[in-house]
Amino acid sequence: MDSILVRGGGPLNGDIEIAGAKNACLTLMPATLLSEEPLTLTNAPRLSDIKTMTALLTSLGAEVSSLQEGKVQAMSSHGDISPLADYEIVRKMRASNLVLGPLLARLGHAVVSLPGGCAIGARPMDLHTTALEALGAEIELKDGYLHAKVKGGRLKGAVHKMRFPSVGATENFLMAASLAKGTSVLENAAREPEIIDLADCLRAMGAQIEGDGTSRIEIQGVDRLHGATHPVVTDRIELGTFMLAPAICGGEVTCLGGKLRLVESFVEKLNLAGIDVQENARGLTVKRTGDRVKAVDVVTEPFPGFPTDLQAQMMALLCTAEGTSELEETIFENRFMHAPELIRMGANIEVHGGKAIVRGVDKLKGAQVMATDLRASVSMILAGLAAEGETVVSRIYHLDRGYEFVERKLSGIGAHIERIQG
Ligand SMILES: CC(=O)N[C@H]1[C@@H](OP(=O)(O)OP(=O)(O)OC[C@H]2O[C@@H](n3ccc(=O)[nH]c3=O)[C@H](O)[C@@H]2O)O[C@H](CO)[C@@H](O)[C@@H]1O
Ligand SMILES: C=C(OP(=O)(O)O)C(=O)O
Repeated sequence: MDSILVRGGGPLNGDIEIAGAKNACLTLMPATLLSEEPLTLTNAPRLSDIKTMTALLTSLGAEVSSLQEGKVQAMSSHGDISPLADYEIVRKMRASNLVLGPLLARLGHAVVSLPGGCAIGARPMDLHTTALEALGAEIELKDGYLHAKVKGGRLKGAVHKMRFPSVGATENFLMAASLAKGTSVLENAAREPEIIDLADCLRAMGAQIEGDGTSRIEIQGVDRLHGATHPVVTDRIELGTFMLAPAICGGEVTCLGGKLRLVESFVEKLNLAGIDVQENARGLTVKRTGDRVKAVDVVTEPFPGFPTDLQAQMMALLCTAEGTSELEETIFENRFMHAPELIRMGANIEVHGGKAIVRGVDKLKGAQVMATDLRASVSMILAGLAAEGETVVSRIYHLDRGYEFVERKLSGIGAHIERIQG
């Protein structure tokens, strides 16, 4: 298995290109099942998760081709579509559950394997199933699969309020309701930029959606959707991750294509830590103002709050801050798996349930560490960039799910990082 070797060193300077969002692309791709006409996504990220979604859609009967070295995903679901999303593919990636809504809308029935738990928490499917049941689906769990069917074959518009603004359940509801009969309203909907991106794409396909980006989304169902070409929104998590590189190591880096509106609550915390962020025509330019960052407290929340997907990377920054920081994780019940690995590197962290106390140390030291999930793995790379000596991060297949060419991108701003084939 490959690993990543990082040599800690001086400041980082230059430009780094930010890719299209994994989490947007993973919901935009299943939207192809809603139409018989082609859907083309530009600015797609080159990631293993996109290959997994390609395999899943292909297994369902869609045609998917990657053009321009994977930056464009061209898809067509004009032929027969199968209702069965098999365990062997679905188990690899939580986001596979995003075919459930489109399959129900297209075929009136679907059999989708439960994605299963993963390192960061249990991640049940109840918010997805109750949202789709509100639209008239009947769903039962048999042999590890969700068996869903729609009485009469077509979903019916309904008003539904979620007990929590789940990103995935909002996306499944949006896609399903776009082809339902009548008007649907989703209350307490998720407000993430990836939801707006999905709504933009569905509108380009002919859907009638209003209110995306707020907690009340209204969808007027249409009889059919047509083809479209849609650019995938910038990846705010990759953006935030690379903004932390000069914050941790010093220097000045411009994250090309970065937009403040995607990372406002994160930037608020960076500013408090002593990091300067300026928006300009090329993107976001990030610079550390002092020798050492200052401690800050962080609580993860649904958008527009501080994103859980940047918590591990923020922890890496705070390990060498002046003072004590408290990080509270409210979205996932088990998302501090990076803490013991950062402790191997000399960090002073105590975890008490959903809270982590980070007492800043002067320096981290390179060590052998293991990636436990996607954002944990990149947090160790960031920590390694600032540490004395060498850090080797193993189990990096997690990293390849969410970061394209990470070694190439970080080397481009002066980092000493290489992949060791293993
Ligand atoms: C592909 C994708 O877009 N992934 C993102 C998406 O995941 P995902 O869509 O899976 O995250 P959700 O917003 O659904 O999950 C948030 C919380 O709700 C709980 N929950 C969720 C669904 C459900 O049916 N029942 C339930 O209890 C989860 O266990 C979790 O505690 O949003 C998360 C929260 O911002 C991000 O960390 C993920 O990177
Ligand atoms: C948790 C993440 O992704 P997923 O929902 O695909 O597991 C993530 O991107 O950090």
